[in-house]
Amino acid sequence: MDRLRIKGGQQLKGEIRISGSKNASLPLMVAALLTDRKLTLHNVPRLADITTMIQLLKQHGVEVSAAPGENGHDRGTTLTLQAGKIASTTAPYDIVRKMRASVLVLGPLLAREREARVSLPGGCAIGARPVDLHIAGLKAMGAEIDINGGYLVAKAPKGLKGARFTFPKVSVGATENLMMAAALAKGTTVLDNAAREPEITDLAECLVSMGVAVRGIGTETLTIDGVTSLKEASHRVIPDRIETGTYAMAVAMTAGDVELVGGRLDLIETAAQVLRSAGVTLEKTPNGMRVHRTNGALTGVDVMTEPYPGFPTDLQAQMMALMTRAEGASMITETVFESRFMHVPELSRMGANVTIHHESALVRGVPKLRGAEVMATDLRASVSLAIAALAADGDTVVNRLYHLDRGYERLEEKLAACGADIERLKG
Ligand SMILES: CC(=O)N[C@H]1[C@@H](OP(=O)(O)OP(=O)(O)OC[C@H]2O[C@@H](n3ccc(=O)[nH]c3=O)[C@H](O)[C@@H]2O)O[C@H](CO)[C@@H](O)[C@@H]1O
Ligand SMILES: C=C(OP(=O)(O)O)C(=O)O
Repeated sequence: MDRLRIKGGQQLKGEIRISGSKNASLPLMVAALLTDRKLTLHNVPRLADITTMIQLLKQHGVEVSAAPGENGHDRGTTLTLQAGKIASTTAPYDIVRKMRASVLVLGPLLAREREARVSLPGGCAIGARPVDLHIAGLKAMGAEIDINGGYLVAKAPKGLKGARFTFPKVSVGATENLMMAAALAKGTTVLDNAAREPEITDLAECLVSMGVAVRGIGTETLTIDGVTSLKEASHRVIPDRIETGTYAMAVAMTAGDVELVGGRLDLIETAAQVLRSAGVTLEKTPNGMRVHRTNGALTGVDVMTEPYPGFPTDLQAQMMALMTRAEGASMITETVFESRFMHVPELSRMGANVTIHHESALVRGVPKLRGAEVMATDLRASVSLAIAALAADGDTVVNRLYHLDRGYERLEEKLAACGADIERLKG
């Protein structure tokens, strides 16, 4: 199993190109199941999760071809997906267990084929992560769903019907699943208290290009008029806002100065405000954004994760790593997932001073972190350890790198190009 070795103490300087968004690409790829026409996606990142999604879609009968993006290596992949015929309506355990987003095939398969069998999903171990909202929404559209042998077994013998559904809790995945199901349902679907994440907007815009009328894009009420067939479309994936925020925090940690090429400051506005309060400068540039912290210490700030436009839970671990070196204390409250503090014991091994009280973690800044052998427990936890390592004395080795490879494209290359002393240890 690959590991990452990082020797702390180097300031990050230069530029980092931001990849296409993982969490936007995955539902966009699934949208190909809605039609027998081609869907072309540009700027797809090269990540383990994308490979897993290709594997899943192929076994459903989707033909997938990948070509290098406009500028080869640096501009992601262009994926062409075509689901001429659905070969199987079963999403098997062996693939689904690797990745939570696999459950997104449920709505589209059900809408197109009137049946689907989807293994209950896996994904990062950050909480219970039930799928009750996906189920309730599809049931409101006329589906019958049972759980049998670890599978969601869904049927809609007369097809799905448009419905009004109010999410009792904001869910990114359930909003995506229902939007895609609604695209092929009979009549109009209204989704209230829908998620407003930029990845939802990206999916909505792609559905519009595919011929579906979606109103209220970017708001908490989405109205979708179902169609009988969708058309060929081409769509460019938005830049990854979580990768952008992660590198902004890494740069801040090393008191560096880096341009995040292709990064969009408007997609991380809440996190940017928090970083500014902590003493970091972020500004828009013609090619993306610049992050620097060239004078002064970091100041402890309080952070609470919330659905978009709040502070993203997917940046919580990275923010905590940054706050371990701030002057003063920082209270970090996680409201989206119930057990997303798995990085705390590992950060503590590096000398961080963090105490957990229920859903909050009190981080008292320390003058020094020390390199250690640590274990990545989930995707964002992994990268938080890498951020801590960049400012630690001596060597850190991050084990179980497969978590990181799910969501960060060539992380070690991107950081090394800015001066980090980092290497991947194979095997
Ligand atoms: C592939 C992808 O895009 N993953 C993102 C997506 O995950 P995901 O779509 O799984 O996250 P959700 O927004 O659905 O989850 C938010 C909260 O709702 C709960 N919930 C969700 C569905 C449901 O049926 N019942 C229920 O109770 C979850 O347990 C969690 O507490 O959004 C999360 C929240 O921004 C991010 O951390 C993940 O990176
Ligand atoms: C939690 C994440 O991914 P997943 O939903 O696939 O577990 C993430 O991207 O941070």
